[in-house]
Amino acid sequence: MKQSVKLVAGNWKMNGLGASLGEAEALKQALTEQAAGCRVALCPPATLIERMARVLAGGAVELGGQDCHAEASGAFTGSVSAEMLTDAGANLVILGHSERRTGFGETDADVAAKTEAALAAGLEPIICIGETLAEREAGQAIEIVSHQIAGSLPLSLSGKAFAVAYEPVWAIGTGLTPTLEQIEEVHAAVRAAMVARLGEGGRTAPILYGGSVKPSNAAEILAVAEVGGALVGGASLKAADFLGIIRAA
Ligand SMILES: O=C(COP(=O)(O)O)[C@@H](O)CO
Repeated sequence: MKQSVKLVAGNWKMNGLGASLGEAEALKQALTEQAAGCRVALCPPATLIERMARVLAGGAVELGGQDCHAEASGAFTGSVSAEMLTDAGANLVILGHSERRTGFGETDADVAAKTEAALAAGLEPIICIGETLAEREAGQAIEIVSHQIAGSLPLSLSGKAFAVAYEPVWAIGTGLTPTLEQIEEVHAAVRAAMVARLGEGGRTAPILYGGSVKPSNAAEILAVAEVGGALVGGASLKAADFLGIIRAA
């Protein structure tokens, strides 16, 4: 199966004040001295995107948002539109992260609508899916992620640049990871669901793995069939740790 170049994206979540720009600068410098061999992106809080774009200008590190509103503008206090992310300097956006699905009640339909908005603004969406521990223990992991793919991926994604991130909710920030066999099984099912949903358009977009990825486990995870990159949380906050994962890719 044709695979696109791997994408390693760091999700800073609600971490990283201005002082963290130094980490972005260190990452840019390291990837200037030695090319990554994969795509590398940082997704800081929205308030940092514009400043980080200045720091990263001319380098290989791409920039993403962590969410966007489905509407282009309007009375949506506290929200940021996809076009605002583009305007600030982002070319990617994470959508449907489990912390937004559980913490903000986002549904698959919401994620699909946000994806449409992201595409309209010229952003490359990274659409997150993943089962809870209870769902895995009930033997429902494949069913859950397949259902999330069917509901969260609008048909307009076909032919567009995008990625899916499989992030088991129970592996996020816990230090726990699925076995390599479990990752392979779910990624194969996610690919099948993407093709069922988008036809040929679902065949080549990378499927990232996310959840407790660190330098010590990145190489084996990234070598699993159909793992097209990684979405990294805690280990992306320090350039040295993130570089360890990038080198594994
Ligand atoms: O949530 C994620 C994983 O976080 P970790 O701290 O790497 O477990 C993923 O979205 C990257 O933020």
